[in-house]
Amino acid sequence: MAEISLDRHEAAPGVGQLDTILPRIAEEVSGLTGQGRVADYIPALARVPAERFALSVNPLHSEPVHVGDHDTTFSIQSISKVFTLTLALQRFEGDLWARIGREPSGDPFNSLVQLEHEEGIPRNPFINAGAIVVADLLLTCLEDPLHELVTMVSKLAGSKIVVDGEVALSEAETGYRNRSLAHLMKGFGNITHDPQDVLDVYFAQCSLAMTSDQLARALGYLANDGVDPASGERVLEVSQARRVNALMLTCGTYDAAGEFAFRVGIPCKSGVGGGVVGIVPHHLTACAWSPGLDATGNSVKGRAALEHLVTETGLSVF
Ligand SMILES: NC(=O)CC[C@H](N)C(=O)O
Repeated sequence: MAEISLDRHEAAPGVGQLDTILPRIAEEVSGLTGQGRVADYIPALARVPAERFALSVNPLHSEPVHVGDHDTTFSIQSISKVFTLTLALQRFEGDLWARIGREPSGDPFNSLVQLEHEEGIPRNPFINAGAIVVADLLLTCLEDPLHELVTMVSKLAGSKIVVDGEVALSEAETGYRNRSLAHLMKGFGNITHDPQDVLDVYFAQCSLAMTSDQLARALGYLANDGVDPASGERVLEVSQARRVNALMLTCGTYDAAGEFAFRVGIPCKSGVGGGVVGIVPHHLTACAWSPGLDATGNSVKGRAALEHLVTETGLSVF
């Protein structure tokens, strides 16, 4: 295994107590059952029991720790936007940032309003419009983006990851707003392929099924200056990893990004399947999952769990 650049930071004191901290967090968030609403725009998401909860933590200096339903797969949904952005940063040779902004939107993840005023340039890669442009870029630089994505994510997760076919079909059947976004951007010239081909990639990426353990492990490179801690292989350049983290902090949880930064204070990315990943650079990655969502589409228990985690371990980027 290649050397990992950890020498700048010692393990934080709280990390040694994760075995006792995680069950305590599970107990604390259990009081929030019933507060969120499970996404119901497709049947496969609607039928997931609201009380499910998992928290997986992958410290860079010690063994992974988890609590709850850590080996249950769930739909990663918008968390996939981190992986497709990573793939585009690796493989797209043009100027990605000429086509996608880097500012928080302050609007819901599937909003169309800013696009009309801003000439089809999405605010950032973590709202739907931005991820749809990323999918378009991937079609430009890769023969089979979905295959490359699944291969990359499986390697990072350390096990075979698959697209949930039922979810992908339902995403396509119900994705009217996403189709509107793609066609509006096509009208502005910011989608270069057939919108249907672009949406096929987008709907499939949203439908990847993963466990919290797999997600926490797969995102280790973002805590480790771009190097996958498990394989020692470089996934992103140091500066690219830093930028993905910056975008997660400012844009990863849509119009709740300010509230997340205020309460949790680490780069996070959420999805409407109820997953939330968090990165503490040079220390750990975490993935919380619980399907009950707040009005902004973020997991209620997921946010609370990450808030407890940073409070109890004393880890933060601030
Ligand atoms: N926030 C999300 O997870 C959004 C993903 C969802 N499939 C959509 O496109 O609307």
